[in-house]
Amino acid sequence: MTHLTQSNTWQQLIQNASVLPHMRELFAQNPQRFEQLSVKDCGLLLDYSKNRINDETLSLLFKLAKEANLSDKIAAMFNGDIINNTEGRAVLHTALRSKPEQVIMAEGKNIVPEVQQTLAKMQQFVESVQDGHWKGYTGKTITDIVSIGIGGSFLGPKIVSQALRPYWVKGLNCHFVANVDATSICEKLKGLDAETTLFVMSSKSFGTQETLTNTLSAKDWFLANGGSQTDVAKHFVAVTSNVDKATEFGIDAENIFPMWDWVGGRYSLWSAIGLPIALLIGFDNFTQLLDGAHQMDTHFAQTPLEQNMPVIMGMLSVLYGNFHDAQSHVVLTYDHYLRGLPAYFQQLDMESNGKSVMLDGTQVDFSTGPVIWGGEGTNGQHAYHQLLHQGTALIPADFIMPLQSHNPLGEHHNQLASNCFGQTQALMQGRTYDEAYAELAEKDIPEAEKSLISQHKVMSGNKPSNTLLMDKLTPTTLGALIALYEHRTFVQGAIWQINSFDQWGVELGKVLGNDVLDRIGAEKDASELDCSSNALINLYRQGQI
Ligand SMILES: O=P(O)(O)OC[C@H]1O[C@](O)(CO)[C@@H](O)[C@@H]1O
Repeated sequence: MTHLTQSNTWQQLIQNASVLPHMRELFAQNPQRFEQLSVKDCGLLLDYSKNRINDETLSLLFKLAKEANLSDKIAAMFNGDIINNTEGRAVLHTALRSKPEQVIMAEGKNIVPEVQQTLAKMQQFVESVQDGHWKGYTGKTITDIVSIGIGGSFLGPKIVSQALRPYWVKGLNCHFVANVDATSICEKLKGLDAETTLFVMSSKSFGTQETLTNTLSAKDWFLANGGSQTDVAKHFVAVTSNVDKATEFGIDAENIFPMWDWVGGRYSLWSAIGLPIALLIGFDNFTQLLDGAHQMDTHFAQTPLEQNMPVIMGMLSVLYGNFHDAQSHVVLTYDHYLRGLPAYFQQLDMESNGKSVMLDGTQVDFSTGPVIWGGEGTNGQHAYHQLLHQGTALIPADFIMPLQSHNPLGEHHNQLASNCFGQTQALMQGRTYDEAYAELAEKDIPEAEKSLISQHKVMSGNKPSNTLLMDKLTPTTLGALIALYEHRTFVQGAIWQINSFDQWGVELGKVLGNDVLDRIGAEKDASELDCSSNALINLYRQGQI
């Protein structure tokens, strides 16, 4: 057993989970539960009262956090300590949203000036594209951005741009290409005009197969549609920490926006990787996004653990994963603009905490990162919510909703909000057999049928959820919301003593994928592989089953 699962606190949490009353009862006992179990800061309100917790659970969870030295670990991240131990790197995405007067040291130097210089370069570029000073090769202004990247160099810019649609400047559109499937880029390029299209190639390493292949195809398309080699500089910019490789590839040195090793891919939307966002919403709004995240950083760094939103959410996730056997966590956004957020949080959390070895190399003997999934309300209510309510798996849920809509129209928002709150209520309270039976009491159906249907209508309830509210979806509240989930992810990793900032698990697939590519090209024989892989490669070569 690891020292974590052996600890008294861990054992007491197991005990507490087994004797805790149903949430219905906890609410009945304490009408102050909402006041006591909700917290408001950074433009967000977190209601965590609908969780399987009492005073004892909370004090044990915070004790566990203290025993894991959580506060010191938070400080170490903000200080630029090398907390990504397997790659020997600091983890300083928080520096990207710091204030110019701050001093943040990484690798022996203050990194804030280079962050500010890059922001200034972004601002100048964004404004020149938006005001029409930056022109395509025939003198026309840019109307379309094609952003090429994958993983962290794709999903953040895409989801944030989608979320901030009401803030888009007029006259610019953006298209995101990630998948190496040619269909993606071919479909996106259909209808675009090479004279007015700008490609933003985003790759921290400048070595990712999908992104390099898509960029080469984009360049071919540009050259085949009227552009010349010398015109490339007006239509291709890159964001990378590997400036040499980008220059070698043919990107004009002036058109390269730097990033750094101390920014993890899935934490990088705040860097120049966010360039497509800034182009779409304008630089001032991009600054507001950074500011919202900075507010959450300050909250995370300075608020006592007991009132600290990311700590509370992170510890609740630990509670369900380790003491209630929950294997997944659902994120439900009651806002159409936020429909992509579950996928973003999925990447953030699953690439960060999908680990089974502790920092010191010990194999874990407890569950780590859950499967994160979700979608937009109310759509999910007509699909997978059935399983949330009556399935056998316990799936804690986060409900996220702005109180004011960007599109106030008739009764829409009242209905949306009612559904959101109604779902959290139903999950919590459930429906007893007697309640179900009472609903059928007046019906003219045989007694046996009443009894059978009542059994099917029983909902155990006691299903946990958090509700996160904001006044309105703005760049600032979105920045705070995303930073909240980043830090929530950190908290879980800190308790489990895993490295949330490497991703060795994705490497082997890349290596073997390249090996298969050689074999498909027949440079290498495939017969020495396992019989399944060999057969699949041969079928692919034949082009028919
Ligand atoms: O920005 P890059 O270097 O192209 O990497 C893209 C993505 O690939 C990964 O390394 C995983 O394959 C992610 O962590 C990263 O965001």
